Amino acid sequence: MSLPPLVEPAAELTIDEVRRYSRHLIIPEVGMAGQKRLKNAKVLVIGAGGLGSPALLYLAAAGVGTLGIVEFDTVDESNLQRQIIHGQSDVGKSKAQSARDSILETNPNTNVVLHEVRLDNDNVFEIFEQYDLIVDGTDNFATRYLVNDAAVLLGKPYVWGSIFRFDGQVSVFWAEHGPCYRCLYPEPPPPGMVPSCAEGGVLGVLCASVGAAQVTEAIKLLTGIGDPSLGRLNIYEALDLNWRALKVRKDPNCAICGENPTVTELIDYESFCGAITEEAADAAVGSTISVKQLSEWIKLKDNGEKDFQLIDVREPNEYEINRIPGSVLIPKADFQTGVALEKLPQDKQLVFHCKSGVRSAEVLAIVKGAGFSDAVHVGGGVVAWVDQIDPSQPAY
Ligand SMILES: Nc1ncnc2c1ncn2[C@@H]1O[C@H](COP(=O)(O)OP(=O)(O)OP(=O)(O)O)[C@@H](O)[C@H]1O
Repeated sequence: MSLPPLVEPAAELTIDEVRRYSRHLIIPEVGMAGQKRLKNAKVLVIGAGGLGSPALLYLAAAGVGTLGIVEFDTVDESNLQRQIIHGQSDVGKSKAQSARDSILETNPNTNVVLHEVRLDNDNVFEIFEQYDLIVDGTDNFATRYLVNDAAVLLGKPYVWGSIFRFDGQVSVFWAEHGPCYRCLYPEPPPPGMVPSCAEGGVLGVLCASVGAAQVTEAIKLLTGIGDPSLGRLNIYEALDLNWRALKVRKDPNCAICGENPTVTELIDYESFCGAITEEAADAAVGSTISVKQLSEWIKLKDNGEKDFQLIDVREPNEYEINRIPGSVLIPKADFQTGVALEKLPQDKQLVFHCKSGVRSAEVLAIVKGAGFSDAVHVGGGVVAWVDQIDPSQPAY
């Protein structure tokens, strides 16, 4: 379904702009009118990370007049493998500011507006209202549902994208004309079921494919060219170099855009998406030690004054990157299938850890249920260990 352009054309292009955008201007479907619409457009990109990097650069290069960036984080060395808007000298700096510098280098005509905050219930409406279109480049379910609900409640369209390892997804959600994110995914996956890119990894270049597809959808919506991916979930598989599209229907029972909505205002997205399962949270109460305590325990063990078995429940490829001395690797899945339970020593206290403490809390719930009542897990996991105890090891 084609839709009218989202924005009216700007009054004129300068001579410099005509030169700069000449390869757009000679495409009949874009022409002067399309380029002037891009100049008049106000687009908000949420997150200057993997997807936000190519999205912001291409939106700026395409001549989108006003680009907003919502981002609260700073550039980490591990971002540089895919977040091409930032460079080595930006490590430690504000991602929003670093992104602005690259955008202005790409296209100094861009009016860049920084929102150096975490997008949340208190600021989302005020920020969204300033823009014609939103591009979601975030990496967590709580923000995705927040973006969707705020967009539905304000009647705004947005372009959504997601990436994991070798696969990506892109769609356009606009409840007035098609389904919303909740029609496709009514509920977030159970906590711990879908690993984040930080846990599962992502092929850096995948961000370019998916981020560029998001920009393509944005340009189509802004200028009215082509059919935007409303009601279409585009799935990209990098290993087959293949895009395929699935139809997404508007759900009449959708909680927010259905016939009888039950969600009529913003909700608590963190608890809706539950960072940790209830059982895991319960298991961790009174059974969590800090990395400092673990470090003391390891010294006592070395002196023969304490005995315990440290078990790393991450994946083998994570164990190759860094590890806590004395740990043995038994991935979480082996506890879920039950095969790990037979391997556990019965005569020692068990101490579990993972990357940040979520998976180990889930394992704790399983082993406590199996009778290992004095088992504990390490809060903050190997991330906290590298940060506080052994900075010589690489973080990831
Ligand atoms: N609610 C939010 N408000 C503003 N920015 C957000 C919000 N949620 C996520 N982001 C930003 O979106 C970006 C997502 O990028 P990406 O998926 O590459 O993850 P990352 O956090 O940079 O990397 P990693 O999780 O692998 O360490 C991040 O820069 C993150 O700070």
